Amino acid sequence: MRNKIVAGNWKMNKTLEEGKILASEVVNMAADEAPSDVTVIMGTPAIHMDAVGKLVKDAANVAIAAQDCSAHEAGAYTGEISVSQIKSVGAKYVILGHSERREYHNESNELLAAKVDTALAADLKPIFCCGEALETREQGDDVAYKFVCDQLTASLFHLSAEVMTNFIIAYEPIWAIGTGKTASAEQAQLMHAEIRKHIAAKYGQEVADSVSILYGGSCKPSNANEIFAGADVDGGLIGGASLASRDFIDIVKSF
Ligand SMILES: O=C[C@H](O)COP(=O)(O)O
Repeated sequence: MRNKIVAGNWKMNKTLEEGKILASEVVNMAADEAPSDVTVIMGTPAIHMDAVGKLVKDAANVAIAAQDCSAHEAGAYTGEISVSQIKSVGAKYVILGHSERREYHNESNELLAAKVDTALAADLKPIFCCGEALETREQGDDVAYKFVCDQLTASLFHLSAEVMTNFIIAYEPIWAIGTGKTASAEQAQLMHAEIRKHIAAKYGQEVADSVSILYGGSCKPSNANEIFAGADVDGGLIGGASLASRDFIDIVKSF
């Protein structure tokens, strides 16, 4: 059975003090309210990770993620953060390939393949994002499916079946991120099913069935339940609604 995951992506929000308050609230609420089979992850800004890492250290069901990592292991890369630095503050996950990194930092499928390899070599689990822009979706559903599957082929399909087992993918239609416009539950499920079919064609059904596919894009307490009901939807990658502990935990409870 694959893992259910709700991961918050705080993006570039919250001061350190605000972040510590939010993280404490999430840890406490998750202990009391989160279903035991759901992994809760907070993707914090890099400067929060040490403090938040300490707050989640003893939490059974909460972990932290970095929002990016360098493809290099160490060295003269000003402003970058390495996988060993991320590991050293207790993070287990790293979000890679977010559309904002692809768009504003020109991250290509090839660079992302290198980042995936660097993360995996350090035993850091990628949450690998994919998703199409509005103009792609408007060319038709099949065009969108192919675009997303091509992203996965280019950045992930060099991996072994063993590594792909239990992998985490986040489908985030760019047109639904921070816009208030959510993909319908049906649109999300159809894309997730295409992604799983694509993985099965390369790695076999057993591996495909082990991959957790999260939905991201204006997911909130009012729509999470319907979206998570999709047979191939295994949770969410949550932006705006992860900045309020009550909303975030209500999403965690939406399976
Ligand atoms: O990483 C999270 C996604 O970009 C979704 O963001 P959003 O929930 O604010 O639309």
